[in-house]
Amino acid sequence: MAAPSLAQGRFVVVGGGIAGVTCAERLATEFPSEDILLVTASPVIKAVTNFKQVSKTLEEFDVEEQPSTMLEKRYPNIKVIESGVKQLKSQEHKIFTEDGKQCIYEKLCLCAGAKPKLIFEGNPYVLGIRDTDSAQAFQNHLAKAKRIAVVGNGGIALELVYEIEGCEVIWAIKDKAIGNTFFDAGAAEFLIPKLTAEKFETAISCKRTKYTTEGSEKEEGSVAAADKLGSALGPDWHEGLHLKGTKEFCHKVHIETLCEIKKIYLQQEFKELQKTSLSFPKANSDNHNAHPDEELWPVYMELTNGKIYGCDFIVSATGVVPNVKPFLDGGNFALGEDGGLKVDQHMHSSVADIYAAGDICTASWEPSPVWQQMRLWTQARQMGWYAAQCMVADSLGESIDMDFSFELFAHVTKFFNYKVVLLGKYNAQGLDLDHELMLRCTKGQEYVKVVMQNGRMMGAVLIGETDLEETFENLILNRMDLSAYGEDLLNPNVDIEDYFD
Ligand SMILES: Cc1cc2nc3c(=O)[nH]c(=O)nc-3n(C[C@H](O)[C@H](O)[C@H](O)COP(=O)(O)OP(=O)(O)OC[C@H]3O[C@@H](n4cnc5c(N)ncnc54)[C@H](O)[C@@H]3O)c2cc1C
Ligand SMILES: NC(=O)C1=CN([C@@H]2O[C@H](COP(=O)(O)OP(=O)(O)OC[C@H]3O[C@@H](n4cnc5c(N)ncnc54)[C@H](O)[C@@H]3O)[C@@H](O)[C@H]2O)C=CC1
Repeated sequence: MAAPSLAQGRFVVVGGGIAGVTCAERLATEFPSEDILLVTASPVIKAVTNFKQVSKTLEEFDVEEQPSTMLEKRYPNIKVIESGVKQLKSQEHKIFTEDGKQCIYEKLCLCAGAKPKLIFEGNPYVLGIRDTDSAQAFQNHLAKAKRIAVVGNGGIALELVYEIEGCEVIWAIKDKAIGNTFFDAGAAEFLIPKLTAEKFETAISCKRTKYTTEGSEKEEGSVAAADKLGSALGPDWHEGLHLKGTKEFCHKVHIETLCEIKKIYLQQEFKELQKTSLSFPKANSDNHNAHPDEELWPVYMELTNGKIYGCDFIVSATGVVPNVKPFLDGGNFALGEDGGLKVDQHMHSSVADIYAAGDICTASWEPSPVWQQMRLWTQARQMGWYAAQCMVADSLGESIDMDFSFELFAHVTKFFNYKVVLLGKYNAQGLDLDHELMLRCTKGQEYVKVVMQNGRMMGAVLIGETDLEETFENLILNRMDLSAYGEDLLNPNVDIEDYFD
């Protein structure tokens, strides 16, 4: 048998997603005469392009999927090894890849991301969305579907229920209101009209989806995609997809609140058990008029509220679990409650010379009072960048301060076609009960909420074109006592920027 090939690098990075690529690029710039090894399981890498610092902490950028050769061309000292890591032996400072290679490192940064945390994992009718392949598989199955179920109440579920057309969607959420990872009930109330039947006619004219070439289907009958290790999708991932079912309507979403899936039945089992499922409830119905469903479906979900619905397949949009498995054996890592590799304020894990960044890690430093970790691409980029800076500083024996981006949580995104900006403790997460909320809302136009504590602004949710993000960012960062301004802070007739000039 041929001896496994051996590679060696002062710096080795694992993962070709935003965190890993940003980290490798930064290292390559800092040490132009060193070879930086990037080991990744996916054949393509994710590159950040058109980066724009919108304000002190808010940033916007595009994410491009590129062949790894493009990265090597841009940075001639980056060498990409295209293979998954299957084992780490930290004592020997070595990683082992699926295709039999070994890499020796001086300093290693693990950026292997996360994968969907699926409910009923292994059920062929339960599907997750993470990377290009799983999104393509979803599109293909949706094209043949009349009704699907979406479970979960975070980012993916919010985007899907708004984008899907021509298919009934039963949306099952554990909470009272939609979008609980991003909003409170007030904001949910503001957004809900976008999903109602009345929106139907106008919604058709503002379609945002584009057509892409069809991918090949891997399995007939069942829908679950293979357990691959691609990188997470980039901004506007759904715009390249054709998210349309078999019918000719726009939105048809029924929301079941305060429930989870108790059991899933395949068609045969459902028939044998002689269970009854419900038809799709009519818009604005109070659910009491839901009728038994005459139609046979490939799969049925029984909810904890006792209702059973049939559908073509179920999307589990129920969060992620960090991809730590291949690294644990020889690693002895301290793990966070969410299963990520714990990292300190220098992105260093609990194992010597190993750093971690992005979705794989759990931030375990004492955070600024207005920052929290969320598994987002902005944080993946910031962590990848800062981890590289820390690796450089450590190897030169220098000290380094925490990057400014961790001073304030700042996220800009789009839900239901509204611009959404989240700042600081936007949902009062972790704050004592002495906090107060101030609201301003114009139906269909904007929703502004600020979280105040002891006269200081701790967080904000800005939906719509409010133009308030920079001012509020400054107010939160300055920790200024704003008690004297009272409700003027949100008074649309007061130009609050002038106040603080
Ligand atoms: C559908 C969807 C929509 C999203 N929308 C948004 C959004 O609107 N805004 C936002 O901020 N965030 C969004 N996110 C989250 C964001 O995409 C992620 O937080 C971010 O991309 C994580 O980057 P990462 O580099 O840490 O991990 P990943 O992108 O998951 O990259 C991990 C890399 O590691 C590789 N890898 C995995 N295991 C191994 C191994 N054993 N050996 C070698 N390589 C390995 C993979 O191939 C991949 O290249 C979304 C995520 C999804 C799934
Ligand atoms: N625009 C944005 O910023 C977007 C961000 N993302 C990010 O991508 C990642 C993956 O997205 P999501 O899967 O939506 O994760 P998420 O973490 O945003 O939301 C997970 C949701 O699933 C629910 N849940 C968990 N277990 C459940 C169970 N057993 N039954 C029912 N519900 C359950 C949670 O209550 C939560 O509502 C996240 O890190 C998310 O932040 C995704 C899409 C858009």
